[in-house]
Amino acid sequence: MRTAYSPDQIRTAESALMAGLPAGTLMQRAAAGLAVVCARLLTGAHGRVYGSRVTVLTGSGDNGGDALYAGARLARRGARVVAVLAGSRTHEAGLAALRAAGGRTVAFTEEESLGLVGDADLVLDGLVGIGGGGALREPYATLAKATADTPALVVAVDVPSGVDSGTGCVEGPAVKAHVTVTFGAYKTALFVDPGATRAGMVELVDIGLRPHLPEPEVVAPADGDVAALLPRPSAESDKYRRGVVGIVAGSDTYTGAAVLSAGGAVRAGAGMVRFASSAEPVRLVRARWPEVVTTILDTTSEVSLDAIGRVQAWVVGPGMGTGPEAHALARAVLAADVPVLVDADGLSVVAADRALLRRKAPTLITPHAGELSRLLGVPRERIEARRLEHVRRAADELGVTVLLKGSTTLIAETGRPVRAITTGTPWLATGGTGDVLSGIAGAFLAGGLSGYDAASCAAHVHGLAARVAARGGVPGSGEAPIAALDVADALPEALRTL
Ligand SMILES: NC(=O)C1=CN([C@@H]2O[C@H](COP(=O)(O)OP(=O)(O)OC[C@H]3O[C@@H](n4cnc5c(N)ncnc54)[C@H](OP(=O)(O)O)[C@@H]3O)[C@@H](O)[C@H]2O)[C@@H](O)CC1
Ligand SMILES: Nc1ncnc2c1ncn2[C@@H]1O[C@H](COP(=O)(O)OP(=O)(O)O)[C@@H](O)[C@H]1O
Ligand SMILES: [K+]
Repeated sequence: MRTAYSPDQIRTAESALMAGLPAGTLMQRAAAGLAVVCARLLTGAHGRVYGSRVTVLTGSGDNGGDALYAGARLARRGARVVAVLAGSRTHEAGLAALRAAGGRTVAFTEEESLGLVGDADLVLDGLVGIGGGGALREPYATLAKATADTPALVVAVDVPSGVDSGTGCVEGPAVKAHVTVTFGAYKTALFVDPGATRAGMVELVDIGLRPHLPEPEVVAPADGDVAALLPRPSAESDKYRRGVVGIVAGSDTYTGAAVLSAGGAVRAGAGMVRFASSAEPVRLVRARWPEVVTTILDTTSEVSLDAIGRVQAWVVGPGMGTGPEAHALARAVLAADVPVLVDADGLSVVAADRALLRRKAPTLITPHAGELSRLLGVPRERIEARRLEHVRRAADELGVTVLLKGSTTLIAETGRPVRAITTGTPWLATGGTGDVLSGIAGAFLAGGLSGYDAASCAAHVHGLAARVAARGGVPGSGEAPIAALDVADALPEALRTL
């Protein structure tokens, strides 16, 4: 598991570590690691460090100090380094080191500074790190904006400036980095959007902080962590022991969601999938997934799930509509004493009647920001801007496990670190992929995983499958548009890689 920490946690760990070390040791470790990454990037892009043009954006704090020391190391290898001094003051020892190594410094003026950003081979963003707060002030904001337009490689020092390191929030202009070199431990923002997207690839430089770190705020499972959790069949398995998932989805208006959710469950390895809905979705599910056992529900009379047969977990919601019939169905499913996943229209139903979520067995909800907005009564834009805060709040307030979909997916459960899943691809942003996810997570719930683990594993393999599908199954190839059903069909290939 990669683990991430708040600025306060990092500072406490840093103090404990520094107590036993000569002053300046940590900054030297950080700068050395940063310079190694920059040298590697320059060599990769231009064949050498010597003669390359490096612009160091320097703020007033230690983040600027790291950048200046790294600039000095690159200057000693022959790079032409210019530091733009943007702060009210500058890290003095770092400045002296850069000058002694032959680097140049200029005070910020808009024309010259933007020219230096535009003409560089590599821009080093040392404006603010974990000491930053709120929207960037000028002239930092102007410099941060310029990083979006330069052809140079942009390397952020510790965190991209303009991104709140503790939350991932971005309140104004922020640096858009290709690579972020972070020190000692990952910062929360590096796993949580919109900040995570600003960071690009993240490289961690070990400065010895690990023994002093507390419980993390956010964790990002790696392939191995997910592989260790996934339910796998053994010689003793039969279809019932592997877990039967029941899906209540689709309606005569929305049939596709049913096929997609059932497909996610089938391909993710449910022992058996039972599906119940009105006649048309049942017909289509049977046509696409003949292995699914189906029941046509008569919603004109009292809803009973008894006819469907026993299941170890339910999925309810995709495409089911939001009228009185959907409400009755959701009520019946949520009355069951097995884990239930609520998605899509099911979330609209429970948003109108949150008491439905008060139950003994585990509940997992899988909203996107719009659906969570309805559940919490908070505007969608606010949820998108403050994803970590709201996924936690939803878990606490609703007493359920929450999977918040988006470019990075967050999973929250009260008392546990938030899990961040970053395996996806922007090609996943297409209609119906969320329905596939509900089926995958339902299969894992039925396979015996907790809501927290089922959600994490499902989002992780969903992202991997999307990548497999986008590459047409050819490792290393470029990515192309995908349809939701492609994601379901790519699940076995994705699972084979774990
Ligand atoms: N912890 C560790 O283990 C290690 C930490 N290390 C490094 O130290 C970094 C933290 O350094 P730090 O504490 O000096 O703060 P930092 O991020 O440079 O920024 C502070 C200054 O920024 C400014 N500022 C703030 N907000 C602003 C805004 N919105 N808009 C504009 N300006 C704003 C504000 O300046 P002022 O307003 O005072 O002019 C403030 O003084 C850390 O990220 C890492 O790189 C490594 O060397 C090794 C080990
Ligand atoms: N930009 C993105 N990058 C990666 N994954 C994304 C992005 N946008 C959306 N996704 C993922 O795509 C899926 C979309 O789900 P959802 O919004 O429920 O769609 P639908 O309701 O059409 O099925 C989610 O798993 C979400 O995390
Ligand atoms: K920075």
